[in-house]
Formats: sequence, C-alpha cells, structure tokens
Amino acid sequence: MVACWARIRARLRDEVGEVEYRTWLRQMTLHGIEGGEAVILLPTRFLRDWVNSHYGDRLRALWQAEDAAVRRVEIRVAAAAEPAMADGPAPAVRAEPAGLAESLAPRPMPPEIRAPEARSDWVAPLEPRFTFDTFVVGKPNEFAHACARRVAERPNSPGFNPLFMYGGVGLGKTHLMHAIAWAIREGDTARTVAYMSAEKFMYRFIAALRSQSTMEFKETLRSVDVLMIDDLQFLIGKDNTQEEFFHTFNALVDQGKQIVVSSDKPPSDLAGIEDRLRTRLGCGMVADLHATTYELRLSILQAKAAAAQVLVPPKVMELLATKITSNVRELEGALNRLVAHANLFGRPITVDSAHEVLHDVLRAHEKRVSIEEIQRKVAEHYNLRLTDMVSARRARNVARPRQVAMYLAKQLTQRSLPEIGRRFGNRDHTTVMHAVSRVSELIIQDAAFAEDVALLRKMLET
Ligand SMILES: Nc1ncnc2c1ncn2[C@@H]1O[C@H](COP(=O)(O)OP(=O)(O)OP(=O)(O)O)[C@@H](O)[C@H]1O
Repeated sequence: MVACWARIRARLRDEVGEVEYRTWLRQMTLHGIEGGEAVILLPTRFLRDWVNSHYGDRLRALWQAEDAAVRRVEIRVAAAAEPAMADGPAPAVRAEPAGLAESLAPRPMPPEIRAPEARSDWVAPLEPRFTFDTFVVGKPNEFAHACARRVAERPNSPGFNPLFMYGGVGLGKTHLMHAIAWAIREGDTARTVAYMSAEKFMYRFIAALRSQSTMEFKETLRSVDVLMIDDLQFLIGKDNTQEEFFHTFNALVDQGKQIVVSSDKPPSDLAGIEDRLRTRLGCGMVADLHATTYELRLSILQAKAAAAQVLVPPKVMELLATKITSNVRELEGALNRLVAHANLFGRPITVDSAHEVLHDVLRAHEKRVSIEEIQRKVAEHYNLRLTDMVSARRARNVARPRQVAMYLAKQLTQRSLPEIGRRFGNRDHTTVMHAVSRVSELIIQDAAFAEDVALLRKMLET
C-alpha cells in the first residue's frame, strides 16, 4: 500500500509539475484503505475541496490502476500530527462533512457489472454518471450515439457486431460504452456484461499465465453476454494478448454474443494490430466521434450546469464554448473549477471571475506554442545558438537555458515528457523531469531568474 501510494504521488507530481504539486498536493497523506476506499487526508477544508474537484478523478484512476480493489477515493480534513505516508506532516483524523456543490461531491461507489463467475477484480466498475440520459447528442456524435443505442436495445443485431467506436481523447467513447452497459443491464438484469480497458485485459491475461489459470480466464470471458474493451489501441504491439483477444472475440461472436470496442483510431489505422484482428474488428459497425462543434459544446455546458443546479450566465458558457475546443473532458473540468470557486468564495459566476479562475486554461487555448518556437526564443534570449538546445554540451551557461526551454515546453505545450526529451536532442524523459523540477525550484529561490522565465513565457504567449 505504501509503495502504491508513493508511485501515485510520484506520477501526479510528474503530471502536474512541481509548482502545482507543491501548492496543492504535497500535504496529502494516506490514512488507509477501508472497504475499497482509499482515505486521503489534507489539513484544511479549502485544500480538501480543491483537490477533490481538480484531482479527485485522477486520484481515483491512479489508485485503480495500482489496485483494482480500490473503487473510491475519499478526501478528508484532518489536523496535522505524526508523519505518515506523505511528503508533509500526517494528520490525526477529524473528518468533516463535504461542503461543495453536489456536482463536485464524492460520488457514490459505482456498482459493478460482471460475469457471475468472474472474480470481482476482473472487470471495471461503471461510472454512474455515464448513461444515455446524461449524454448530449449533436452532429459530431449522433451516429456513434445511434449505434450505441441500437446495440444497447438489441445486442447482436445484424451488422452491429462488433460495434467499434473511435475518436480523439475526451470525446465520449467511454461514456457511451458505460451507457450501453447500464442500458443492457437495466433491460435484463440476468445479462452479464464485462467492461474493461484493453490494458486491464492484458494484465489479467498475464496474471492468468503466471498463475497457470488461463483456462479459468478463457472460460470466464467466454461466459459473458457482452464484452466491452475500452482503448483497444493499448494492444498495439502486444502480440500475445492480441492473439488471446482474437480467440475470445471469435468464440463470443460465434455464440452470438455482443462485442463493443473503443479506440482512438479506426481499425484500418491500427498499425501494430494483427491484420486478421483488424479485419474482424472492422466487419461490424464502425462509428466515429468527431471533434465537437461550438453548438455541441454549448449544449453540453448547459446540460452540465443544469445537472449541477448552478447558475452560469450565457456569456460565460459562450466564452468557454468558444475557447475550450480541445475536448469535452477539459470543458467539463473548466466548468467544475468555476463552480468550485463560486462555492468556496460564495460569489456568483461572471465573465470576469471566469477569466480570473480559468486564466491558465483560457490562455493555453489562446495560442499554441511549438517546441521549436520555445527553443528559438530561449536561445535568442540567452544569446545561444539554436543547436545548443539539442546539443550534448553541459556547460552551465548552455545547460540552464536548455532546462528553462524544457520547463517552458512542459508548461506551454501538450507534449509528453518523453516527446519533449526527444525534441531536445533525444534526451530521456527523466532529464526533462529533472529540468522541470530544477527550474521550478529556482523560480521560488531566485527572484531575478523567476522574472526571466516569466518574461520568456510572456513573449511566447503573446
Ligand atoms: N456528448 C457528451 N455529453 C455529455 N458528456 C460528455 C459528452 N462527451 C463527453 N462527455 C464527458 O466528457 C468526459 C470525457 O469523456 P470520455 O471519458 O467518455 O472520453 P473518451 O473518449 O473515452 O476519452 P479517452 O480517449 O481519454 O478515453 C466525461 O466526463 C464524459 O461524461
């Protein structure tokens, strides 16, 4: 448990960056795991609410990736006491009732849908929010939605098995899959539906191989009525797991069982997935979720604000729908932040407060900065050659600006650490991580350095 918690914290630190981690997350301590619930403590109610609304889902996902038995994460307020499993002091528990809006309060533990013989950790729990009722339909997703409905109402309809849904990040694939599972189960509670990510499928398969229980694995999967595999692209290059999935797939389809698969690419683009599997994946119904339109984003915001029973002025919704175009997850996150802020400070949501609270998100969408631009500007600023940004030179006068450029690349682009590393002369992602944390430290310690970095940032953003 201690090791899991340490990995989760390290992963979060990596994802959010040093400054954000220190500000919000460093004082988290793990109180323990109670009945499938990880209990995390924070010293103030403000921190508790902030972490809950901004990182609650992520914490839960990270816990589930570490330990499938953990279904919920509960964040409590507790006074500081003896040190425990955190970077900061650990508290003695003094739980407080949750105080935020309904939409941000911890959710009830989701029920599990699984095959009768399945061990409880074989399949993922379903998210209660992800139903057809809460899915907003618009031009970009109407076809995928109609296919999902059809499969939910009549599994194994001719031409709809398998149902293969694909689309970019955060556009609603998982939501639709869960909605299908909920609806099938509601229609007939005797039906067994197994939903899991492709990653989970692989780990279960490997575990079965290791414990020599592959027969049990095969029988369990082949006994379900509906098998749903999310994020199939994870199986790219994983030949043995693909092979196993292929056989499971055939066995189920031969028995007239429904298969639903999601991926970020269409079957034809899944290079690294064996041809015969790709062909079979594409031979049912293939439905794509397109990038959202302004109208769909606006409808989603309206639906979410109504569900959370918060008053969001139309101008604020328009602002968000215009600026946050990347995906629905980000849009939802921005709205949640606004609601949390309004609740914490007891102020109404206005266009000004939206600019204030979401300045980072809105700015990130204002201008897309490229890594090349960052390298050029930083090199110019420190009077270096552009090639110094990718060279192996380690002299401080070159290495420090390079670290600054890596830090800015992490802050101002959506690129992953390994990708940033590659673009800086094929460096390892740990080098980038080190650069980000070193620059974050220096910003705190050295006012002149902080000013320099802020200036560069401003030049790149405007
Ligand atoms: N049309 C929609 N109506 C309401 N909510 C939506 C819609 N589309 C997406 N969402 C919400 O956006 C968030 C992200 O959606 P989801 O997790 O289904 O994305 P995804 O396509 O599976 O992303 P990933 O590729 O990261 O797995 C969820 O909270 C989901 O409820």
